[in-house]
Amino acid sequence: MAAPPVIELDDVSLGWRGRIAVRGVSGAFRRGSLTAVVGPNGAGKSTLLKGIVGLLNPLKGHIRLADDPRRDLAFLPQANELDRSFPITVYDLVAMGAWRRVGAWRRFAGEEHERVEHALEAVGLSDFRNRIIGTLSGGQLQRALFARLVLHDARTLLLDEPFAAIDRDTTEDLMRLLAAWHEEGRTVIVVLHDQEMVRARFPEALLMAGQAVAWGPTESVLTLENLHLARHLCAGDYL
Ligand SMILES: Nc1ncnc2c1ncn2[C@@H]1O[C@H](COP(=O)(O)OP(=O)(O)OP(=O)(O)O)[C@@H](O)[C@H]1O
Repeated sequence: MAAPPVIELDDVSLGWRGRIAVRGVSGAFRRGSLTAVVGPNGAGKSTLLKGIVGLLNPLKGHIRLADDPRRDLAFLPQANELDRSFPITVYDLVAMGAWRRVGAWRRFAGEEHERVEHALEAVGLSDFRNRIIGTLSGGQLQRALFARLVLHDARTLLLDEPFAAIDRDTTEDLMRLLAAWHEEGRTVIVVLHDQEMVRARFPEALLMAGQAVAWGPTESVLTLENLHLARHLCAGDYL
């Protein structure tokens, strides 16, 4: 029997300043699924994720979430949307992932401290715990942000181009972490441009081009025909 839906989209349209960027998407992400969201530049992939996490209200249609979005949904936006000038340490950035459990002002228990140390170790940043985040390289910052996701411990994770402009080793390490979340039964949705990685590591895919072109098992989504259609619909560069 198919797993129950975690996120259901019913004829969802989303846009910016009255202009539609994503039109009429219907379908569901099922509990425990690992899905890559792919498509040309400007296809509406980021817009769709922002709609799901509640940063953008649908212009039309409904988005239904099975879980409490404040506790069970974690979102990692594109790196360029992050303010790195805030003077906090790697440790504090990672610890912030726990605030839904701990509360903003309550005491940070020893157990949470251990969780932070464990997460830093998992991403290879134990020696960087006291560094100010503005001094990190792109790959190190992405590792720290993944550690923060570990602390968040959400049932569903949405990540927008987490491997953009980072080196191969970091990508491989973080991909392993992502695969582990999937193995733990979490629902994972990732915007990606690397088609090879999608085919090799993601069982499901959603191909966007201002609308959902195809959604389902990756090999049935990333067909030449669908990819041509997506390119045609966006009339831009593909992947
Ligand atoms: N904050 C914004 N304000 C106005 N328009 C926006 C905003 N963000 C995105 N758009 C527009 O919405 C459309 C979809 O953009 P979106 O960023 O969702 O695409 P994408 O598939 O994630 O693209 P990319 O692969 O280039 O990151 C584009 O036409 C874009 O210009």
